[in-house]
Amino acid sequence: MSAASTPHIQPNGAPIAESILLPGDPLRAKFIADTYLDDVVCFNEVRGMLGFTGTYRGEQVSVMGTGMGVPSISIYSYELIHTFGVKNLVRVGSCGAMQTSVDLYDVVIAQAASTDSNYLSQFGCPGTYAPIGSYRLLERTVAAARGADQRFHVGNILSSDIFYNADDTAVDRWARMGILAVEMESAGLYANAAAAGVDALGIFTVSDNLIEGTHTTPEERQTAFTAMMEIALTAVTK
Ligand SMILES: O=P(O)(O)O[C@H]1O[C@H](CO)[C@@H](O)[C@H]1O
Ligand SMILES: O=c1cc[nH]c(=O)[nH]1
Repeated sequence: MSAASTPHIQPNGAPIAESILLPGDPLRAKFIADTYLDDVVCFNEVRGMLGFTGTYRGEQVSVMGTGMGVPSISIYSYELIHTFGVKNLVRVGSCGAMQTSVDLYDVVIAQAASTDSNYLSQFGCPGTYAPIGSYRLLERTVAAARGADQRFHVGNILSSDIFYNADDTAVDRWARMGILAVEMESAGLYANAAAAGVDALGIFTVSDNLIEGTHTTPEERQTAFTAMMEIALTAVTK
């Protein structure tokens, strides 16, 4: 039990586990807690960014929304790591596929996260830093996906600051480099984790295919991505 708090996370003594799942949508965090965790306590309501701690198969796990975009997840992940001692951060999000071989509802595991965000410039590397996921979490996640018989892809994704892009050639140019899918947060999460020496990974369910113009509904985005959630929970527990 910790008395710690930050401007954006005020647990009032409720615990936060060393392993946390991070969906963008706080209602998806509530869904995960309600569906999968036992003995749940809510540890954050600031700005409606709900966070919960409970147990999964007897092990303590937390889940919290991050909001959308690199700036938002970067605030929450920084505070979780530096104030609350979180060590394993697994983003569970939706993504837009950029390859025809990546179907709706497939799982994408982000080995790396290319980005058009300027967030990484603060770290001052004299070149282009490549944000990568934790290999330990990647191995565990691949094993969990195989165990669940889930169709999945592992590779480079794009964390973009731009949902509605004025440049209609951007998708094709990233796709030509083999980018599997686009989302909006993982590069910031990976950079924060690397700078702090902790483990992070992004796991996604495909909600749209940007090449084929197909998509799922908002209701499905909130609740129907259960395979990804179960894979992530398996990966962060024994
Ligand atoms: O479903 P979430 O986790 O929010 O992730 C994706 O969905 C949002 C855009 O609709 C962005 O946050 C993007 O990364
Ligand atoms: O960031 C995202 C997430 C899902 N689909 C997209 O096109 N972009």
